[in-house]
Amino acid sequence: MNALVELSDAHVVYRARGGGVFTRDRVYALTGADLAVAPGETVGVVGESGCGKSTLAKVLVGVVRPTSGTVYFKGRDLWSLPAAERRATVGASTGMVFQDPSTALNRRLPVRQILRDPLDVHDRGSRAGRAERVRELMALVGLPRALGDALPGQLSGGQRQRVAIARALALDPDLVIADEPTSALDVSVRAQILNLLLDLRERLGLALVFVSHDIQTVRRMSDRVITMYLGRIVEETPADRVTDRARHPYTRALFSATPGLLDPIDPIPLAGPVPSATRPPSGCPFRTRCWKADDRCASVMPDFSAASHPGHRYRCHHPVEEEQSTRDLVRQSLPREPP
Ligand SMILES: Nc1ncnc2c1ncn2[C@@H]1O[C@H](COP(=O)(O)OP(=O)(O)OP(=O)(O)O)[C@@H](O)[C@H]1O
Repeated sequence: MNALVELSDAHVVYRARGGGVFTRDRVYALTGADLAVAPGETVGVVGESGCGKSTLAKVLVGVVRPTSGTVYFKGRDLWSLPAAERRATVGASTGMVFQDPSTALNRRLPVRQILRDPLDVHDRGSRAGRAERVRELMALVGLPRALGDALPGQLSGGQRQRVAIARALALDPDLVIADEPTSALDVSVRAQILNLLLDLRERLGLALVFVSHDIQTVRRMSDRVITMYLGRIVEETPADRVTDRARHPYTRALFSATPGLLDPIDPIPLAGPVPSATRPPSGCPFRTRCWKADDRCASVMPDFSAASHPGHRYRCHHPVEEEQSTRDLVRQSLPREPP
């Protein structure tokens, strides 16, 4: 099936924040990303803070322009289109749901107007048609009609996120990016919002890119899981294999650290924090924290290797054996006592 959106060797380099206009420090937020998202599929993105998950998501929907590389949206080279055409193409086909609905929604507008806005901007339908679409959207996300006149500040966190989701769906997109959609919500409403997203995905046939720190949720929501480390996609795994069949040591370490495994274990220990994205390590960026790293890892970034299972690929010189248990890896990776 043709990809809805496809990145080819996409890089994003930002000027470091807080360094002033003359700073020469650069942040390597995304490096050499190749990724295709097919219609109707859910791609989960995991990785520690600052690994480039949001940047990847923003590049996919044309919010951030890659410093180099190509974004094909429905087969068209997005950044070679005239600006108005690019905005119309992406704007009408994608929606974004962010972490914090209280900052993502205009506090001065009633719900009805927030939902009408995208229809007005893209000149969709008649006046009556737009009013009808707003009613439809509210019903779709389970918001009572009476809340149409409410301001965001009068709603609960869960209701606000429902408004944000309805707004993302206003133009009937093919692709929705959900960037940490539940992390600002009370635990009690998280499951409701996740179930709503799953339900909408089924009913509307949406492709979903789901970014989250909560990697067990990513696993549950996704068809495929992308692991990012310091701006690189280091593994792509079918979601049902990610906990115990992932081949990249970093993916295994991430998933070992989450509660909810049937047979709880101590997590695989990683040495120190993620290095700065301003000066990523040479070779494989994960090598400074990896218990398997050797000289080759310090000099050569591994290419993608295909695992035996279709749809599974990883970048590692010393991949974990397919059958190796995470429990065994925990033992291997523990710091050794000095002799
Ligand atoms: N506009 C920007 N200007 C400069 N640096 C930026 C900008 N946006 C992001 N960065 C930096 O780029 C790197 C990747 O950021 P990004 O937000 O994509 O990571 P992330 O994995 O989504 O992190 P988090 O989980 O904390 O949201 C980080 O080092 C971040 O500080």
